Amino acid sequence: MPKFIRSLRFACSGIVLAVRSQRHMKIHSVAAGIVVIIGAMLPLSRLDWAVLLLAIALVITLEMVNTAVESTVDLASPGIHPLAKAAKDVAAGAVLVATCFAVIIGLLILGPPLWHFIRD
Ligand SMILES: Nc1ncnc2c1ncn2[C@@H]1O[C@H](COP(=O)(O)OP(=O)(O)OP(=O)(O)O)[C@@H](O)[C@H]1O
Repeated sequence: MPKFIRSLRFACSGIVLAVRSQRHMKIHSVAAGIVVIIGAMLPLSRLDWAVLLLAIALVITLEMVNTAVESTVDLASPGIHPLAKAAKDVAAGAVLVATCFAVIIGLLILGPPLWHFIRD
């Protein structure tokens, strides 16, 4: 099997593993699906879609990086250690920052057309 295809398979199994094992990944995926469905019902521009999809991608990729950090820390430091705590907390904080901004982006882009859609 070509090396590229092999790497692609490992990367895909990483995505499946993250979605299956992480509750937060499931929540982010469902939220992303809801945003896409609502967006499809509204007259959004290509730029709106690009920004929305970028925000979704940022949250999901950061959640996956957070999962990778957690696994690495658990492997390297099974016991309690302040550096292990710092690594996990900072990685989780990165997800939180991205999620907060994604919510703001979602409200800015979907809010006004959704309001018109509901009102009309
Ligand atoms: N080895 C450790 N040393 C010190 N503190 C730790 C350690 N492992 C975890 N913690 C603390 O416990 C918190 C929760 O860690 P845990 O590994 O349970 O992640 P989690 O909350 O289950 O994440 P997720 O829900 O995304 O899987 C961390 O954010 C960190 O503050």
